[in-house]
Amino acid sequence: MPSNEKKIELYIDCVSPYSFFAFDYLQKNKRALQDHGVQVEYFPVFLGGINVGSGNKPPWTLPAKANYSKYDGPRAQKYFGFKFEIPDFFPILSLLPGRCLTYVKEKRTKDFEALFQACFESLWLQHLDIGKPEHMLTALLKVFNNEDSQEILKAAGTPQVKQALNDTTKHAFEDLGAFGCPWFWVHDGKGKAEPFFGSDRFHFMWDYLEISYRDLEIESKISGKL
Ligand SMILES: N[C@@H](CCC(=O)N[C@@H](CS)C(=O)NCC(=O)O)C(=O)O
Repeated sequence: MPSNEKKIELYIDCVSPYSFFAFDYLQKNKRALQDHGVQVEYFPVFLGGINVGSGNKPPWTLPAKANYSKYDGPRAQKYFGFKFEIPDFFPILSLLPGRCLTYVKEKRTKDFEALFQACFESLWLQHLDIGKPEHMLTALLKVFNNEDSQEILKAAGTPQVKQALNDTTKHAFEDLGAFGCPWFWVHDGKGKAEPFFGSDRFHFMWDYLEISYRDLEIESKISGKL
């Protein structure tokens, strides 16, 4: 929907390490973006559904892309200030975390971003397969007490929550042109919006939003990430 406010919508799935980088980068720049009048909203999507819906394939299934990612992955990690290995069990089926996040965004909004962070960290830094309920519970317990965590796991299995994740995923590829993650839909504040793909496109985004990207890079350095 057109917006007269500058806004970044970010469509991400925890199974995507580049989604983790994009999320982390925007979290680190929260204050700077607020100062520039830019709102940020995160949307959990199912990347597997985006691949099928857009006719794309996961990059690791194409040998040339899988080979390239051996170089690009570590470079991206270094740039964003991370150092982790790809878990042996990768890729995971990310429906369960996507559904828990969908429910939490709707019903426990204030803890939504903390749960996204916990999901990314549990999968990529602690190598927990959060597609499995016992490991998703570990991620939930970083943010919620046991009773609430159990309630969220249960809610994730309901038809309404499953449908809500499907709907957001479908919206991403049908309406916003998504073929991968991280997918951005950026409102320029003048009634127009454009898509951006990748955690390596922030400089284009700042240009589109008429923000000096140096402000953002400096902010990230201050918070110790770049
Ligand atoms: N150059 C992008 C790469 C992002 C990327 O490879 N995303 C994967 C998921 S982790 C994807 O959906 N790729 C689809 C494609 O490359 O067609 C970045 O730096 O963020």
